[in-house]
Amino acid sequence: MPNMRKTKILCTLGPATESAEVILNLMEKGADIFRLNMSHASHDWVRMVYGRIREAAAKGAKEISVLMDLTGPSIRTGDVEQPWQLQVGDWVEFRCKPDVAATVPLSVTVNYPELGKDLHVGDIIMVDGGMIQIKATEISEKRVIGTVLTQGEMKSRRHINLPGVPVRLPPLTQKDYADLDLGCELGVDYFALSFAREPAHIQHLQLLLEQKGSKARVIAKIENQQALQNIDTLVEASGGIMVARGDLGSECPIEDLPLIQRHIVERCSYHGRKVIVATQMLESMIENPVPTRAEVTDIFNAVIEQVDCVMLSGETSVGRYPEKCVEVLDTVIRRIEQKYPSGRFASDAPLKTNKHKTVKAAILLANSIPNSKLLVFTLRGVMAHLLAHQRPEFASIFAFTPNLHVSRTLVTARGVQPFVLAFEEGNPEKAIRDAIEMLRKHGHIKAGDPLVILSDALYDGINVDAILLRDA
Ligand SMILES: Nc1ncnc2c1ncn2[C@@H]1O[C@H](COP(=O)(O)OP(=O)(O)OP(=O)(O)O)[C@@H](O)[C@H]1O
Ligand SMILES: CC(=O)C(=O)O
Repeated sequence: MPNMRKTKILCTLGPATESAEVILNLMEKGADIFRLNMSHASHDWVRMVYGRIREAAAKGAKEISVLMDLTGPSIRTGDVEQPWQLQVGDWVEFRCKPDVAATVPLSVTVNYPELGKDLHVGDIIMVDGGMIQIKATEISEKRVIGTVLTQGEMKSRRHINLPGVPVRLPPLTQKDYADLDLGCELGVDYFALSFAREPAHIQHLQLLLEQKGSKARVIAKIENQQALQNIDTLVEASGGIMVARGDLGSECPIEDLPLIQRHIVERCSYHGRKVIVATQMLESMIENPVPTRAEVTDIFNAVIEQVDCVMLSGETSVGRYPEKCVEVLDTVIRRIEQKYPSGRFASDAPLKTNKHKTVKAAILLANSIPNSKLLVFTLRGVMAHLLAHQRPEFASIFAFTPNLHVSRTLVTARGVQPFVLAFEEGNPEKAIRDAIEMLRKHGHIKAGDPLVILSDALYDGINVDAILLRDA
């Protein structure tokens, strides 16, 4: 019987993994969700790769979810003619508008006109993920001049972080709106919003999606201190959270990063939202075929925290060993889950509604019956997501829905294996028999296995939440 992995694997696709063959291999080795990073992907590329993902999913008979990661309002430098070799003490000028004249030799534009208004003398400007640090020394509305604190090479269009500085950037840029239209047209399952800072940003995007007829949910990427200050409202407003450790590591003291990750995971557990841990999970494998000991231990930490998904970025988009990375993640996660199947992060979550309480009762039943499986019949996915959020101790969750989109969104939920199954309301016995048959066929259950069956969708005309206990 296949041993189900509960923690899902999210892979960023890129030049190293764009071929149909590699996409299929990644999927077969364990990728559950593919991420398309709009900071780098052209629309033609996205169309091509999206088609290949859906073909691979059909070929591999596996449900796959697709997440479009919107660039969001990041601050970047403009072009420099040649890369600068910055030395400690050098002066660098950032011009807030293209028509502002340069006043020092190392002068570059930025794409954020408000930079001079938001910064104060003494603030630190982090360039290129914090590789170069510059202290602001002279500020006007037109330009910011700073002194270099750490030497390094600065190329064109580098990313800028302003740790602890509240910025007045809009939630989405013109580019994001165009990317969003493409994602809606293709039918991606999730949109990730970079630099989400306020719940209103999420609500704005979710509303826009609804207006465009998309059912996709929004994942808020937590990347700076503003987002952390609003974490509870952001979690509540979104369909899930990504702990974007790349930018967070520049925007916050690095020693705080594990504490921030733990805090975000706990808030997601509390509010019953999905959580993805991203960035540098297997960074050394961009170049090497084996992970470092520290990377394996980082994966251990995320699995013990019972996150829904762990994410690979450069490891699979540009790395030399993308398939090996997925294999390593799959093996390490399975080993940890086998040894530590249960956790405690969801135990404090409030049971807000009767539905939450019914789900909890089903989980208590499953936890108390060795070798049991949880089956859920769900039209919109709500019951199945609630089951996943409450983190059953041992039982895998098999979710049955007639809706393909719902099935794809359930791929991201911890411990859930979704199936598309057309079931008639009002005929629960047939639906259950069909589901058991499907699970037998896939080798997930054998005759006599105890099944805890949960449903709010099977009883025609009457709104009943039901828990059934029976043997396969
Ligand atoms: N679709 C793509 N086409 C071309 N290059 C890509 C693509 N996706 C990623 N890359 C390359 O892979 C690198 C890693 O990108 P990835 O999305 O995996 O990580 P990231 O840390 O989220 O990226 P970034 O912070 O640069 O947005 C990028 O810097 C880019 O050079
Ligand atoms: C994933 C991402 O955007 C980050 O880690 O910053």
